[in-house]
Amino acid sequence: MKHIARKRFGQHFLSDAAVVDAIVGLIDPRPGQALVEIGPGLGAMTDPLVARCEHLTVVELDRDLAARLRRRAELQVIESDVLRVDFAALAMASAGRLRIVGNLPYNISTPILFHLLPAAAQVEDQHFMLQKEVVERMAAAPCSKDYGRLSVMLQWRYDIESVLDVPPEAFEPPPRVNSAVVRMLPFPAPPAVDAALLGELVATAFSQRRKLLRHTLGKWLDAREFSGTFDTQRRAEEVPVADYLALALALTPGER
Ligand SMILES: C[S@@+](CC[C@H](N)C(=O)[O-])C[C@H]1O[C@@H](n2cnc3c(N)ncnc32)[C@H](O)[C@@H]1O
Repeated sequence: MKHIARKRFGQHFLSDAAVVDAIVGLIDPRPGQALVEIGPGLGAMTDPLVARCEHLTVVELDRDLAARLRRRAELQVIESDVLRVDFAALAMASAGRLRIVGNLPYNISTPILFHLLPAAAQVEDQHFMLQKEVVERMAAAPCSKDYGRLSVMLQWRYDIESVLDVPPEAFEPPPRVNSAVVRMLPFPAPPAVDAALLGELVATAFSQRRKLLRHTLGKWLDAREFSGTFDTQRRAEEVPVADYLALALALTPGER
């Protein structure tokens, strides 16, 4: 039966075989690897992935699509909202670190990226199709207009690279935006920063990105009498990721 794309689930199905081939080539799945696909949909990527890696776990929220996928023995289907899936537990149950892939629903792509953050140590790599503008923000360097909270929080844990641009015509129905595939490689030993503290610091700093940090971050800097090497005469967008991490570490009890 023909499936009508559901807007509320961000359904844009890949319909360009050359793009699918290119993405699967970039992922380069191998037999025995613990591969997880988020949002397999009608299986555009699922089929070539499973042909190469023999077994695949898929996470799909749409009940009808999940039912179709369950007919296939090589797939372990988790019918769920991906934001409720415990990826650390999934990794524990798998042979090795997870390789996570997906043409993500764009309406919840940032929540998905943040949901995966705590499991980064159990992940080998992530390849996601996202709105191109989101990929640009993820990979942005300081002093650029795209540099912000998303850049800092993700560049803390991952090496991030945009690996393929994809036009709207590659999907059915076509999205209104350009897309890109991003590769995310978790760092083996990122600084052991308190994620909640870093998140709060960075969100506060960027809430008024043109203001000097001595104004926006005053609450922390005064309260902890912070007198380290952190230059507060800068704006949020001028501060490299490493400096935010050093500040968060300095403000973590027991780390000073
Ligand atoms: C952009 S489509 C991609 C479909 C397919 N992978 C493709 O490339 O043709 C996004 C997929 O994610 C599924 N999805 C949407 N929200 C989800 C959620 N919260 N958890 C899991 N899957 C979700 C949709 O039903 C859809 O199958």
